[in-house]
Amino acid sequence: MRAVSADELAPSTEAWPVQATGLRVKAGSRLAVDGLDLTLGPGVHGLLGPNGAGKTTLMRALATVVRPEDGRLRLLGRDVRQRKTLRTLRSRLGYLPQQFGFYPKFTVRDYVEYMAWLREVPTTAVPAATQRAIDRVGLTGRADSRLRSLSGGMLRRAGIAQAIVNEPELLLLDEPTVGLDPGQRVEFRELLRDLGDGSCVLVSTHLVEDVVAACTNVLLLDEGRLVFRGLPGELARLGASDGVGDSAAERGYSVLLREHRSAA
Ligand SMILES: Nc1ncnc2c1ncn2[C@@H]1O[C@H](COP(=O)(O)OP(=O)(O)OP(=O)(O)O)[C@@H](O)[C@H]1O
Repeated sequence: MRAVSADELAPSTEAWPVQATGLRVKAGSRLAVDGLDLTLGPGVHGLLGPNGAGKTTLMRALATVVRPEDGRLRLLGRDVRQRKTLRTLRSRLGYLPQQFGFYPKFTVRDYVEYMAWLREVPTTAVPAATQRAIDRVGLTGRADSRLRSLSGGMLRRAGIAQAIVNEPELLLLDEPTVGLDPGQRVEFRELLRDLGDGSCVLVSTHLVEDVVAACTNVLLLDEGRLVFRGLPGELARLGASDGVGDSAAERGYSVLLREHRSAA
């Protein structure tokens, strides 16, 4: 029996959460995303790629933080170039940047509430939404601690909480597992699976095991281009007897990169 990916199961009558055609995005003066065609439906999509592949730049474009240089980008059915609908669109997105700024004197609760307010969560719903997001990332006991007093992993969990506080339809997480301890990483994978049930989640990571454990799809980016998309199990199959790495999936990742680079 053939495994069916989340994309194939997506409803065909509704707008895709992400639809990019010939997308080009600059990082500084460099064209870091270079002609990307990508359609994403509901599910958890793992974004892999070596350093400098363009993952963060792609995430920033999908979060509407940078405007594309060229090509077409529709998010949740809206063209990102339409300024009039950008504000509504942003209220339906969640974004954890790779490096995120915060006021160190804010408590976790202040921070998550503030982000809920920025994303236009109705005022009366903010306290409950904030508490739920904090609980979901396992920071209940630290909700009233100041951000400056948290460890790196806890801070990242606070970052994840702000990203999910508005229950976004499109959630973008740039390296969310950096700094998480092994126990937290396992819990986070569970949260990811839960979040991907109904919404579209794009997670960039260098940890191939995270993708295998928690993602419905794998995307591999290299030099600003999509060089592979498939099911996580395909990575392990490709790496069964070839490639470099400690696990079959890691070896599969190295095989894909090698093949792409030797064909270029
Ligand atoms: N502000 C900038 N000015 C110039 N070039 C930049 C800038 N930011 C990123 N780049 C370049 O754009 C390319 C893509 O960078 P990006 O950060 O998107 O990659 P990445 O896949 O997220 O990398 P990593 O895995 O290291 O986080 C790289 O070649 C990088 O050097």
